[in-house]
Amino acid sequence: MLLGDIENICNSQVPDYLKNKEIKGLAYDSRKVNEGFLFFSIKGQKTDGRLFIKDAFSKKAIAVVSQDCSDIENCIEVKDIRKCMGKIANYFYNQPSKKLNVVGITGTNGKTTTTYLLKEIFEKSGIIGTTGYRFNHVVKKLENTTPESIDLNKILLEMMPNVDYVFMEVSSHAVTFDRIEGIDFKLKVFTNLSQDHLDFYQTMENYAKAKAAFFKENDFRVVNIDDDLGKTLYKKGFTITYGFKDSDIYPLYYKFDINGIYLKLNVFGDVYEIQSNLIGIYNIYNIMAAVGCSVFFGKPKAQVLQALYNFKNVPGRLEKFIKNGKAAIVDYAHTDDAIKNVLQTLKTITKGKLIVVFGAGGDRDKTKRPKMGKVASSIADIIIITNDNPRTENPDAIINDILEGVDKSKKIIIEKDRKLAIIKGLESTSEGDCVAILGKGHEDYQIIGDKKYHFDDREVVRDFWNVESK
Ligand SMILES: CC(=O)N[C@H]1[C@@H](OP(=O)(O)OP(=O)(O)OC[C@H]2O[C@@H](n3ccc(=O)[nH]c3=O)[C@H](O)[C@@H]2O)O[C@H](CO)[C@@H](O)[C@@H]1O[C@H](C)C(=O)N[C@@H](C)C(=O)N[C@H](CCC(=O)O)C(=O)O
Ligand SMILES: Nc1ncnc2c1ncn2[C@@H]1O[C@H](COP(=O)(O)OP(=O)(O)OP(=O)(O)O)[C@@H](O)[C@H]1O
Ligand SMILES: N[C@H](CCC[C@H](N)C(=O)O)C(=O)O
Ligand SMILES: [Mg+2]
Repeated sequence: MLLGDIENICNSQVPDYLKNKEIKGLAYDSRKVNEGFLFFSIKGQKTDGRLFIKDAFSKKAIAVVSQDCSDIENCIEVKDIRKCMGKIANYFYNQPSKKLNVVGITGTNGKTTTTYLLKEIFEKSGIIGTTGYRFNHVVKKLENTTPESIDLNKILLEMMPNVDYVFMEVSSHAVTFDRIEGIDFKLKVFTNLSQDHLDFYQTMENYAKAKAAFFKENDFRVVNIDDDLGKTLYKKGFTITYGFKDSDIYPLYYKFDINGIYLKLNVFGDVYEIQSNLIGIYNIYNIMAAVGCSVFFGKPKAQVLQALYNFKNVPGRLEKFIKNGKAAIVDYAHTDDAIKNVLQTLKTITKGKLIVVFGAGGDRDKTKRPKMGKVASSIADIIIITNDNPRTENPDAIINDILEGVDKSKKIIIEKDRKLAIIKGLESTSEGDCVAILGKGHEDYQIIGDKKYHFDDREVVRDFWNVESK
């Protein structure tokens, strides 16, 4: 690809002396620049890419793309750098998304779970999301749920020879920051909307707008029609709907215990009898989303049922440990809606006490904290509040925010050391009790200040009880 190609792609002017130079690679981070690379200088939330242009040129970048080229040599000025970067990445990597069936899944909760279900149903498929990207035997971690456009195209290209389908999580940040610009989605999925990320979006209206902006006029979509935002995403002729009523896919019957669910689904008039390890009403929604995608691509019913039966679990979502009739469950619930869903589910299958251990992430939505405290204490019998990833915030302040919503008539324990908090939870169990350890799920780290330390909720349970998860 030549620098001159950018004129058409980004509708901008490229100085004549640059036009015939060949681009060897793309980078939005100066630390990843190599000789001949095109560097995108982006003004971010923390710092400004402008400060690193010198660094990029010292590593022999061929040119820089910026929204402001004043006083910069070898610079191509564009109106919207993030959109332009997505379009260039798509062109440079030869449009990998066009050659694949890429399915984008958005919504506050359920994205990761739905991608994992789909990976089981579709052979020759890969997933991209919160737990990294996976295809064949490749498992690689990612910094964000949805990677930056350059990384995303690179990943799709890497997957291309091995997969036909890619199921990817599309976070609201990815939509807002154009990380998915230029990606050709064959199908889009909407799971649900509830509170999260208001540190960034300020209001639920803004957050909802970001999610809705993912859906364009003629996009085919699978939509949870029980959700208020979902209802607005319905478009005749382009939508498969799921929900508990008035939808193309809906449950006729279900029952579950700690071992799994038996579910009868009506799927466009056909009956799917499903046996799955997943539990909880919210997972019925995730199963329906996955079935909707399967129907869209014409997957045979028998194959879908078999895959749902074979499916084990999503790492860090309802991961179960059982010891002498006591249960510990590690789950990624980090919003009040998710906490409500997982605790209500566990309450229905727990004979004894329900104990919850959780905290809230620092430098993230503060207003969800009292709501998390309120809902957790309205369902659980013992509430143990601890650190999640405090990041640069004072852990005491985060705990105080949670406490504001907590029902003080309940037994409350505050233990900032997460390992000790989990152990206190495990120690307070008798036969028939259940400890729900929430918020960090698959995470194998804890971020305190600017440092990342190794930490894994599952390891703590495994070591203390000397049992493996089921
Ligand atoms: C608010 C946000 O989304 N920030 C993301 C964003 O950073 P940014 O654009 O603000 O970048 P910045 O740090 O200000 O730096 C500006 C520019 O200078 C560049 N730079 C910086 C240093 C240097 O030495 N050289 C250099 O060139 C940076 O690469 C960047 O291009 O772009 C970075 C690169 O892709 C992301 O890693 C970073 O995610 C941070 C870590 C983050 O916490 N993001 C969260 C809020 C997020 O995106 N979450 C969503 C949803 C999660 C979910 O609910 O599942 C997600 O998709 O992960
Ligand atoms: N469909 C759903 N509706 C509501 N809550 C859900 C749903 N599915 C899962 N949850 C809850 O939300 C948590 C996160 O689920 P999952 O990882 O699938 O969601 P996600 O959308 O990928 O989240 P993130 O935005 O953090 O990537 C689960 O651990 C569970 O507690
Ligand atoms: N990926 C999401 C979930 C984080 C989960 C929780 N452990 C936290 O650190 O807040 C986010 O960035 O908001
Ligand atoms: Mg996720």
